[in-house]
Amino acid sequence: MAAAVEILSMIEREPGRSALYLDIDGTLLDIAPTPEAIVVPPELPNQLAELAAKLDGAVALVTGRSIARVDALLQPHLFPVAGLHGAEMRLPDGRFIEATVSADFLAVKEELHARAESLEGVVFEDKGAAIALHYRLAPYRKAEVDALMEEAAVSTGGGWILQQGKMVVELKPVQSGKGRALEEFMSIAPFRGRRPIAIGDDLTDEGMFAVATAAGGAAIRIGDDAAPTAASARLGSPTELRRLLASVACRPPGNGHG
Ligand SMILES: O=P(O)(O)OC[C@H]1O[C@H](O[C@H]2O[C@H](CO)[C@@H](O)[C@H](O)[C@H]2O)[C@H](O)[C@@H](O)[C@@H]1O
Repeated sequence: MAAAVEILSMIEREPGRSALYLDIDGTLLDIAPTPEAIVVPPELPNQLAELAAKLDGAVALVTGRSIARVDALLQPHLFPVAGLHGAEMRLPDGRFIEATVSADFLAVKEELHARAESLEGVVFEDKGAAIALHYRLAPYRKAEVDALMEEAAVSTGGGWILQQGKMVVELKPVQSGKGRALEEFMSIAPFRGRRPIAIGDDLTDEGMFAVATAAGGAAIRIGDDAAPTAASARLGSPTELRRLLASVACRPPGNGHG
């Protein structure tokens, strides 16, 4: 398995041949008790913008969050984003691929919200065309959350599917997928023809790891868990990743770490 530092130093050496696909929660940002409690280090948005400038714009966020939420977190910058696990996208030229919502899904959402309210400690997150039910504050609720979400997925009639994550179960549009989102970005400028490097921390990121490595790129899984992965390297924490990305952002091209 390659070292994450080696992979990131490839970007330093050849920024014009690299493209970077970054997950947010657990990757760029440390995990927090609830979705709203995350802390964005104040220097991070500008560092990402510097990195994007160095790669001629070939930096995308690929996340379970909505695009609107990503924009609020990384303001004032508007990066290319695949949101809701790839169900919605903002392409580099500003065009949107939107996720549609059916009346049936809205009814499922309303019922799920009401039922989740009776589960103390469970956090309901409404993301528009996707829903997350978090049990981080009440881990003993996992089985109840699983059962509720399985029932909700069936009620959508197949238009939405389950996504397991870190102390969370989500309902996401069936046509979503971070791997597909990567393929979409990789087909257009400035991402086209560049070596894809995908960085994430969770099950939902495995799809983009597989696509990036199959395309001759690399993938880094963040965190010290022992979960099987398609990533080519591991790195301990978001803090370590932010430090490495900051160093890539500020070094002139052609300089390695040595
Ligand atoms: O694809 P990502 O950018 O990693 O987003 C995945 C989900 O992340 C968020 O939930 C996770 O992070 C929360 C804040 O640290 C944490 O409280 C929760 O337990 C984690 O599951 C987010 O709330 C979801 O909408 C994203 O899909």
